[in-house]
Amino acid sequence: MNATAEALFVAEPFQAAGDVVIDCNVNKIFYGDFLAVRDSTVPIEKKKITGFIGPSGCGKSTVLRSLNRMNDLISVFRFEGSVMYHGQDIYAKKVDPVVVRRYIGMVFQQPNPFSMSIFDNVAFGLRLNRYKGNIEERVEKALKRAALWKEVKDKLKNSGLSLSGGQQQRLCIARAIATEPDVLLMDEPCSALDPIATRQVEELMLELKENYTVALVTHNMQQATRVADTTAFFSVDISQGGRTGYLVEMGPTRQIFEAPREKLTKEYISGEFS
Ligand SMILES: Nc1ncnc2c1ncn2[C@@H]1O[C@H](COP(=O)(O)OP(=O)(O)OP(=O)(O)O)[C@@H](O)[C@H]1O
Repeated sequence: MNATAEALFVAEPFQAAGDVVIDCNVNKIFYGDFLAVRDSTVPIEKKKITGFIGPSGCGKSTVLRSLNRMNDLISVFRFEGSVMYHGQDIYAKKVDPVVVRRYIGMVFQQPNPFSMSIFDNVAFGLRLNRYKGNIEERVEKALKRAALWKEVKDKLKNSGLSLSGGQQQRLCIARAIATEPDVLLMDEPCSALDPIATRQVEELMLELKENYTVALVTHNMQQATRVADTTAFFSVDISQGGRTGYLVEMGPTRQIFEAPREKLTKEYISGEFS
């Protein structure tokens, strides 16, 4: 793609085969005057894992964090477009972002358990939401779903910080799912983990998609091929003097990796640029 063609480039819309839970249409995303992402339509399908891949700075995290208004916490952030969650625009004026995040939870790059017991970490969101049911049952269920119960059931009062990195990340996943969200956004959840812990979290993701819809940012292309049903490839457009991210193409993971439509995708997955 030459510079002019790249400047005009807008990815062909991906026609999702199944139900779309989040239909994200980015027109422009700014941080102050900086145009970080443009023209990207990213449908997130129900009970599937959608992977976001692409070189550093192409806006993967920015788009992911736009899906539950996490970026609202950044004062210079501005979103132009729409994010329809089950047909409702989460950026509509009357929508409370705290409620959005109750349905669309997030797991971050660095495991970030709170400085409190394992039990209290998982119960945190339930208490915040004034959950009236049986907290013990919900904590146990979340820890079981996060494949951590067997390892921690006898030490629930120990600090969450006493766990290994991989266990801490599974604890954070348990914390995120305890309030039973509908969608889980995962921003490079394995980047701080060793290969064994990474494998465990990947297996967990595959189990989680039976109950949840997952959107995953990953730097690791093998990880995308292992877990993502659908892959969205983003790149950086430097044609207008800035570094603006945009969606190049999106499709079933196999097609993206084995028969990409765009030359840029082919070059990226074959390691010609990073
Ligand atoms: N809080 C912020 N304020 C200003 N600019 C930001 C902010 N967060 C991100 N950016 C910029 O927006 C662009 C996209 O960043 P983002 O982190 O979304 O990319 P990414 O593809 O996830 O990158 P990486 O793979 O390196 O994590 C980058 O140029 C980055 O510097």
